[in-house]
Amino acid sequence: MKRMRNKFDAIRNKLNYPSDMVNAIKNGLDPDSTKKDVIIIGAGLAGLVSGSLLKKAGHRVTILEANDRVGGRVYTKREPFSNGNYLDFGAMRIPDNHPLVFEYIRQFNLPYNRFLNSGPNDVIYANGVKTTREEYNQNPDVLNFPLEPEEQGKTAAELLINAVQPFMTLYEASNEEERKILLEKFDRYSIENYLRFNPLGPSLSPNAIRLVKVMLGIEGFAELSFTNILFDIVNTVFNEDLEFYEITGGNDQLPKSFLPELKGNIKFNEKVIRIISREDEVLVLARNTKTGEIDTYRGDYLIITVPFSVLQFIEVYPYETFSFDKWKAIRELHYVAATKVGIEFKKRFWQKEGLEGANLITDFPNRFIYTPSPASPTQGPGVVLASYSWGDNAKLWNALPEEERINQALQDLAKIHGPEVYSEFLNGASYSWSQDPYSAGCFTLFKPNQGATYPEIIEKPEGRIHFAGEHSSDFHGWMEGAVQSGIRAAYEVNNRE
Ligand SMILES: Cc1cc2nc3c(=O)[nH]c(=O)nc-3n(C[C@H](O)[C@H](O)[C@H](O)COP(=O)(O)OP(=O)(O)OC[C@H]3O[C@@H](n4cnc5c(N)ncnc54)[C@H](O)[C@@H]3O)c2cc1C
Ligand SMILES: O=C(O)C(=O)Cc1ccccc1
Repeated sequence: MKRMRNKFDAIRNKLNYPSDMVNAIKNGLDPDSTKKDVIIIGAGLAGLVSGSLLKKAGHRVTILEANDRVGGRVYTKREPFSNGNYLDFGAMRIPDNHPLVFEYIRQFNLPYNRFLNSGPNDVIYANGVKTTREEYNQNPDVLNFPLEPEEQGKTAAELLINAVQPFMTLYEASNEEERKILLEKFDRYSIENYLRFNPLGPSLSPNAIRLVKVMLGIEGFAELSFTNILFDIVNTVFNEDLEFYEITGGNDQLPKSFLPELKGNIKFNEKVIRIISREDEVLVLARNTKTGEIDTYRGDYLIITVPFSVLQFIEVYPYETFSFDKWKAIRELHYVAATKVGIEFKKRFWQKEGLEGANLITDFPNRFIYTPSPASPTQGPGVVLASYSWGDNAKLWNALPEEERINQALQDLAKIHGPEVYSEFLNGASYSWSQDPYSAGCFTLFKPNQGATYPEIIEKPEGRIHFAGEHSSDFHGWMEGAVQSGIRAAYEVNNRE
């Protein structure tokens, strides 16, 4: 949920988004504060950003990372692909309304190109019907969903916008206080229930809701928060007014760009297993995943950036270090599953179908398919995101071993492109984020009745311990959220006496 920060935040000892935070990236934090020993758990974007800002401000920073790489859920795989090909199995697109990520891209002088989210030739294959986005937009009934008369002739986007527009009109006309009340009032709704029993306007029939779920990919988590999904997916991923980009050569260049500054501060393969909070210090114990040895680190302050899902594996002494509400949030925060299957083909056969930079939508296990959006016209082998699924749709793939996942994804691609996918097949790889030991999921989305209270609870420091990570931000599931939270946590620690 986008918790609106008001203009007095900067006075109330917080940085407002985005201007103060872009300024912090450009000019750093106030270097005059007392120098502190700061431990940061996690070398994902949140940990790297907070570590970089605190080191620049003169603090002594130690970043403990369980994995052997930086980036966390920014994960570009180059193996087993050929010819310098790769696939972003984590973060893949950056909307042009995410100024913090772009400020770092500019600071590190990283190349970037358009990420084409959709095109007129996109194939839609749902309810046994194969059509194109252009044809579907002209005649939505082509998919044969059994809709009510008043719903016929409308696309999923039109049905959804009609249903959420009364809420958005109210929200946009409200001031800060009114928005808070509105978000509290609608916090009880899942997106499924809002659309089914819409208190503000036209409810949708169950079959129209199915159409919306299939076309927006939310079939796998429609039981989650209406407002969180509205702001984090509907108004972003499916916002046709936005343009999306990707870092040319792989998004992992963003976290890797912090290495020259921080490589001496990062301890890799150090999986934190225990936190001991004391009156004047914090002790952090980590098991080295290579040697099995337990290493102990001491700090004045600690920033935890790991997802609350896997934070449950870390012991905290004493238990009372965290408030009741913090423990409740750690235990109850939901992490959406996501699975990606990437397949490399000898030739870019999709080009002759006019499907370069295309998003294909299906209701079979592949769900969403994306062909590459190359920075420049490219021939030769290419990697297709053959399957990208969320929630229950993603967990389905956990039932298959790697080779069967690739075969299943290829079989579904053949339904669209024909049997040449088999002769053009070169190799493939998959990644299930719900099976990742260091995230146990893809990103946070609130359940109903969490959005109004959890943001403050998740973000709130506990004694000497601060919290960052996309789950503690206004942008769940986005790199922007990780960066925003990393800046906030660094600012909090820098300002402590
Ligand atoms: C499939 C997928 C698609 C996505 N698509 C997009 C997108 O298109 N655009 C976008 O902007 N964002 C996208 N995101 C979200 C984005 O990747 C995340 O919001 C962001 O990377 C989170 O950064 P973080 O620092 O909060 O957490 P993480 O990146 O998870 O970093 C946490 C770090 O902590 C480490 N860790 C965990 N447990 C321990 C432990 N016990 N001890 C030590 N270290 C530990 C982990 O290894 C990890 O490095 C996507 C994410 C996924 C998974
Ligand atoms: O763009 C994507 O693929 C993401 O994962 C971003 C996102 C964030 C929150 C909900 C769904 C998707």
